[in-house]
Amino acid sequence: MKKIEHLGIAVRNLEASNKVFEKLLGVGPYKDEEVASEGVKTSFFKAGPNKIELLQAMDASSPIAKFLEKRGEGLHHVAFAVADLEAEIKRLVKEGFRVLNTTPKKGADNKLVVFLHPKDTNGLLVELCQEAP
Ligand SMILES: CC[C@H](C(=O)O)C(=O)SCCNC(=O)CCNC(=O)[C@H](O)C(C)(C)COP(=O)(O)OP(=O)(O)OC[C@H]1O[C@@H](n2cnc3c(N)ncnc32)[C@H](O)[C@@H]1OP(=O)(O)O
Ligand SMILES: [Co+2]
Repeated sequence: MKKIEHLGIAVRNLEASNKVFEKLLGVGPYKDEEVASEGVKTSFFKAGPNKIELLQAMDASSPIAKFLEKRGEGLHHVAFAVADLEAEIKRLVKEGFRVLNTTPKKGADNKLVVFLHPKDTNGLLVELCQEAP
């Protein structure tokens, strides 16, 4: 793992939360992006060298919708940057982690991503990201 790539926060209303985080961080989002395959609308903020990703559900089938229904707004996942996603998948499967999608999928902010089951990481949903070619 190279570093924490971003913190993902589930929000009900992206527009309203963009305003909250702009006030908090003193800077607006550098990117707004829909990832239809994940059923999410996202916005990204820079906080120094770190990133915050706000996520709103696009529809009721979105994982964010299910999360909000069950847990309300809040920290949804922590994403780590990796140099070689395929190698990390192999390594983590060997270590006994459930990789939810063993084929990397398109993420936001020009990344390929996989997720681990939160039950294998003490209740934290972990996302692994590699810069997309
Ligand atoms: C890709 C675009 C963007 C990016 O950065 O590039 C994103 O980050 S997209 C983020 C949205 N996409 C995902 O989250 C994909 C991975 N998530 C999943 O596959 C599911 O959400 C999963 C498997 C984590 C949970 O789905 P499930 O249908 O099993 O929902 P349940 O409510 O039944 O959950 C089962 C169990 O897990 C607990 N849970 C669910 N979500 C989380 C979470 N975010 N953090 C921690 N724990 C979570 C849930 O509470 C259930 O546990 P229980 O003890 O039974 O309550
Ligand atoms: Co993310």
